[in-house]
Amino acid sequence: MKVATPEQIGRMDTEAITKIGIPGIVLMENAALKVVEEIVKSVGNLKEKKAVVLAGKGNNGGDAFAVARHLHNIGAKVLVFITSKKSEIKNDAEINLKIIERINIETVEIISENEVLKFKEELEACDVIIDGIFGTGFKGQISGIIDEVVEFVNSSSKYVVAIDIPSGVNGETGKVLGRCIKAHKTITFSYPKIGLLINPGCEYTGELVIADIGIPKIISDAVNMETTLIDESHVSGIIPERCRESSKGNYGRVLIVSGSTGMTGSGCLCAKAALRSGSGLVYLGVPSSLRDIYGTQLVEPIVIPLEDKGKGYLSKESINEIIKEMERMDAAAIGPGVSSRQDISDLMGELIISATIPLVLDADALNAVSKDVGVLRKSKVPVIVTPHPGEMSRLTGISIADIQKDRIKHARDFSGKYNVITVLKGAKTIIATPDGRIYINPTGNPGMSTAGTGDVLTGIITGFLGQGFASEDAAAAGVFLHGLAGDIAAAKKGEYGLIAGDLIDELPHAINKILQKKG
Ligand SMILES: NC(=O)C1=CN([C@@H]2O[C@H](COP(=O)(O)OP(=O)(O)OC[C@H]3O[C@@H](n4cnc5c(N)ncnc54)[C@H](O)[C@@H]3O)[C@@H](O)[C@H]2O)[C@H](O)CC1
Ligand SMILES: [K+]
Repeated sequence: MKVATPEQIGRMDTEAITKIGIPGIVLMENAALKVVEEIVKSVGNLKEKKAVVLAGKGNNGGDAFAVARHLHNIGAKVLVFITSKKSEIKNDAEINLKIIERINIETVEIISENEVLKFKEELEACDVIIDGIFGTGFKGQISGIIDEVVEFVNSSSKYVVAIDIPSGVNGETGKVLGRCIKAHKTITFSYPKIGLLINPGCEYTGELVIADIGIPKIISDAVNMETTLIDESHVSGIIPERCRESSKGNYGRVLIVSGSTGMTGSGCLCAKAALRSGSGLVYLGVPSSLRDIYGTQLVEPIVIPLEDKGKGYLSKESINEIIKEMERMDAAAIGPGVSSRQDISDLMGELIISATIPLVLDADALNAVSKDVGVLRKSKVPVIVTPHPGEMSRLTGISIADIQKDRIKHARDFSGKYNVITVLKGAKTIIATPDGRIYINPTGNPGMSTAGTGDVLTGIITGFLGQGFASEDAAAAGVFLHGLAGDIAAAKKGEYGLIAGDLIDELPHAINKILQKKG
């Protein structure tokens, strides 16, 4: 699903009105009708129920006036609180204000403490609160009397519905600089805004509904929306049905270069995940002196012993063996558990330069690369890097805190600078492509913050790469299904008990859920 910035939404709005001739008041009416439809779905029959509607001075407020009218028409008792002087309200919003005044819907301007107290009293007695204070026009932070109003809304136990954007969230960045409406449901128009899909903005939306309000396709198709929310239909377009006549060779051979003394589990998780993602053949290249350990833990993956001079970690001499193995592979993952010793770093650099098949670089391979990040630009093959914020910090020299403040920017900058696909892991994993496009992943849960889940993700992405998926498709499908498997596992076991192996066990069910969508 495409994701828009508030500026793009505003442009679509304006062009629908000026180029196509759809009056803004019609878009506003469509928006209001969709909001009322969603309120009824959540609150039930509104007859005799009390609705408190908050309206700002812009078109978000205009939507709110129209919502108030329709609630009134279906029998709700409606009271409208306006967070500005009526004289400041213009254009379509003013038209809708005048309409509700003519049909005797009570309106109160909240411009002093007296009205705030009245608002507080009315809150206590209402069944639902509708937030139409700010939408895509919001900047900065909420202050003054509106701040008090928002505090009362959030401390009430009432059901809160936000129109377009919870007031206080920056629709573009997702930043919440001050207080913000915490909604149970947000009905956003035309396209989700980036700020509703990433932290902290996504914490305030509650259930997010995307409502079509009639922007013509000819207008929205002309807008270059560079951000995609990965959803089931997106992934089902990536994962092909399997033809009946096939063999292991049809589904890719992948090599996973992994392991060092005491770090053999990550390679096992990675290899099993690659198999569960549908790989035909999975080869695990490991330090030769550790090969027996893997042999006891694995059945399906084929273990390839690599030169380690008996030391339990890959030696520089293993590079020729690895390059040779790559010749018969379709994709490779490098990194899980290889250790961050200096000679391993040198080895990683040489592998990246010499690789002849698409690569996934994870964990210690990333730590190795962070000593000379420029080596990424010397790769002759597509490279996907899968850093968590700590690894991203080491790769970029930017603090974790600053990375987390603008995940999309830092992922996009890194991809553009080093010509790689960046999978910046975390709540709402971000995927960036070298040409600046962004994918946001909505699946996953805090239960997945446990050892080995990163190795599982690397295996899934590598498995999809080996099956011939384009790099960004392998990353998008991999991240989505990894999180979906985690959600399925958490539903069964809870978030506390979830371990990395559960993701592997649930991955087939996640994939089946997607394939069922293909109908
Ligand atoms: N196609 C669509 O998406 C449609 C959207 N509609 C609705 O219109 C709003 C956007 O309306 P706009 O007037 O541009 O902005 P807002 O109503 O969000 O802003 C209100 C007003 O608030 C002022 N303001 C901004 N930041 C602050 C602040 N920190 N403190 C105080 N005041 C602030 C700003 O000056 C604005 O004037 C969209 O969200 C939809 O709800 C259309 O109705 C239908 C089509
Ligand atoms: K709002």
